[in-house]
Amino acid sequence: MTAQMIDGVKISTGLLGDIARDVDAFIALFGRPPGLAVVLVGDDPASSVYVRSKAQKTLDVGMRSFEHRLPATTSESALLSLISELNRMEEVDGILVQLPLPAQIDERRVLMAIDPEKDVDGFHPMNAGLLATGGEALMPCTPLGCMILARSVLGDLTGLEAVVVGRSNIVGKPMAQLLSMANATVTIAHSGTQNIAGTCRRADLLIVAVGHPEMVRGNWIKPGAVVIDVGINRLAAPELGPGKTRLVGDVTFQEAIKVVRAITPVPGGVGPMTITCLLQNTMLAAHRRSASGKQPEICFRQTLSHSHDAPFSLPS
Ligand SMILES: Nc1nc(=O)c2c([nH]1)NC[C@@H]1CN(c3ccc(C(=O)N[C@@H](CCC(=O)O)C(=O)O)cc3)C=[N+]21
Repeated sequence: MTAQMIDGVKISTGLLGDIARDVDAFIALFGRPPGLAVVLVGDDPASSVYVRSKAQKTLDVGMRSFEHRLPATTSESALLSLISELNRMEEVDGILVQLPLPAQIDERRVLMAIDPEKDVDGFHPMNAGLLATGGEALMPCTPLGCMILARSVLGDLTGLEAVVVGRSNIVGKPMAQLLSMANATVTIAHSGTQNIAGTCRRADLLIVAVGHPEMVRGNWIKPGAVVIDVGINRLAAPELGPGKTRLVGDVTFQEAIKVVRAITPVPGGVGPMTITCLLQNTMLAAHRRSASGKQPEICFRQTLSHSHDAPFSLPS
């Protein structure tokens, strides 16, 4: 069997085109573009790359980008002041505070300070609670992106055995919630799981978000399964030259590719979809804040829709 690569760059490019059209319509209606503020504390080079890439795509779809880079020594109260200023700004629809934050800053307190209506990461406990109880939440971007990728291959997920490896607040936990809303049968595996290989092998849909390079081996995967690899791990790659690095996922790709029906590559899988869903969330937040009533034809309905809804279709 030839395995299919799930092309996150291609799928997100299609969605970005849809978002750009929604942005034009929003500007025509409200006379201003949607705005996304990104706050980066400290100068971790990897974080800096993501922030730049987010800002570029924000501008590409025609939104306004507000970028705040603060020194690693920034106090919690200074960050909280910036957040309340962004909360008050009419032209800011979405606020993302890049995680992790330096040790002197209480992450939970910062996330709670973001206006839930502008919480485009979906990390505020209000949005987490709305998601858990079936309300109109802003939903975390990475799990949303994974849903779109999984459905691009599988369509309706009803009745499938889905295994999520990892139980973080930002990926594993909301991922399991989205999958169960889509009628999959969901297992969450984690560091306390007794037989993790055997648990993974039950999965028709395996989603791995643990942050351990190449942890999931080929023989952990049921033949014909669909695998979504959320991990982005940078490893030293002396074979490529001195000081060189390469990105690997949480799945041993070369082994998995021989077993799976389809798999996301790293890079070029989940990462680009995360940024696309962030912009989609910003679009959604902008419409809600403008109380336009008319929300854009959003991918989330396709992402979450149950079996009785229209089948999922991909952007061309
Ligand atoms: N509040 C918050 N929200 C986040 O969404 C958030 C965060 N903090 N902190 C850091 C992580 C990381 N993250 C990535 C998003 C896209 C790629 C991405 O597009 N990666 C490319 C490769 C990039 C490369 O080559 O290094 C890819 O996978 O193809 C990577 C990482 C969002 N994060």
